[in-house]
Amino acid sequence: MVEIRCHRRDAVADTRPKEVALECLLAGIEAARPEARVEETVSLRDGTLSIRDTEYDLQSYDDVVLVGAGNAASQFAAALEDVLGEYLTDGAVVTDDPVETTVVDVLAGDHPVPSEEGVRNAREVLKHAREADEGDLVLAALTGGGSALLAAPADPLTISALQTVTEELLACGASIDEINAVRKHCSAIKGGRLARTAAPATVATVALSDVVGDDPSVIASGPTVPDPSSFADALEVVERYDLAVPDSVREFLEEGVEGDRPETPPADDSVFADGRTHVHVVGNSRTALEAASEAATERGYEPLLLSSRVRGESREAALTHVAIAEECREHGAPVEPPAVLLSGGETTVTLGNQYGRGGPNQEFVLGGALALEDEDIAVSAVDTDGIDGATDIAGAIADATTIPETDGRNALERHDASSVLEDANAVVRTGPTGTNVNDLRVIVIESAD
Ligand SMILES: O=C(O)[C@H](O)CO
Repeated sequence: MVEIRCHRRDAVADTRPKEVALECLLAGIEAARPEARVEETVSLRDGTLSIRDTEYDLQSYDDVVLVGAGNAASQFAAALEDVLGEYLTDGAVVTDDPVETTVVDVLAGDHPVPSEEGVRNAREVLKHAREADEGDLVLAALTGGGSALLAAPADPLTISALQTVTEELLACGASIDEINAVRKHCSAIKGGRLARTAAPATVATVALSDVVGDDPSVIASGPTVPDPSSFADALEVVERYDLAVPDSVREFLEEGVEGDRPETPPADDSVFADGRTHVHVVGNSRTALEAASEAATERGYEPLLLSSRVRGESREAALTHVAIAEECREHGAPVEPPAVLLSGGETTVTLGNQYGRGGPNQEFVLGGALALEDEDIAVSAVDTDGIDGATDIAGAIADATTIPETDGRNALERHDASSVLEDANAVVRTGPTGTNVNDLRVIVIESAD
């Protein structure tokens, strides 16, 4: 069993609250790894594959093919291979964190901005889907990051147009639902189109959710599930955030709104209407939160799981978390210290024209630490995939004394959290973790005595 480790752990966790925060973060990440989730939710007995409560008689299929994409897709594929054994015929997954597999091809791609390589990889995945026929079972292993990794621009869009759109979308502060409405409508594989390509094969999606609310049509832009969004929704996002997208993209979306481009398949499309597609979300934010809660309890802290759905601007979410922690210290409510507040979800950072190095979790910790006055509270947050924003940093842990006030305020202003956190030995570096269930925040509150 792999254990997630933090680089320079002793420097990062140099006080008891910071150490407890780190233990909770690592326990949360570990529990959300595909190996752990597959072990808990997928089994094979006498040729019958069970995914949660749904059974697939593998002896009744001609071929069993595994496709997929996402930051954790190869770990997912390796874990599923172990269960499926000789029943698995073939497959290909795209990821930016490759591990060894035996049957499934692991294709290395790029994230968060799609690349030429991603286009070749997406073609390979589409080829497997196209070759599947009525007697086959296609398993689709999807995790966060799948949208960027599965880069198949809809004809006649180019990869360079997709790259510009992605950069614009990631910097504008739009929610992941909004971002993916655009991505799905510029794609030949997302928004149910992979399932359409695989029809009439049976398609079973096994997903790890990194989106608030676990909507499968948003996870990795839902390549195998119905799409409730439309060209009109996608164009509305482009207009609302005033995105500088290439003319080709704007025209393409406008043509879609006019009905001149094929819409993504909705729930009543024949691909989904005949019961041949199933979705199983086998891990999500709560998986990590529950494991982190247990880690807190084991260390003598009372856990309070605030929400798995926190969203909004990172620095503002940080102020709310700090306010609740102060209430606990001052009045013993909503939970009596020693206590740990936990939350998941996905906060965002709205960038101006100029910005430095950082990410939503680093900005959360920086904003939170600067707001803290009480030295017995530690704030921490990580992106569970180990990559916060476009950095090689998972997140950070800090208390009221960690960050020099003036440098910290300047860094916050410039959206440049990484350097100031690095200088203060506050960054959590895990490397890619092999999972992705979005953000995990842990606030540790010591008791007054
Ligand atoms: O890839 C994506 O679209 C995001 O990570 C959400 O799943």
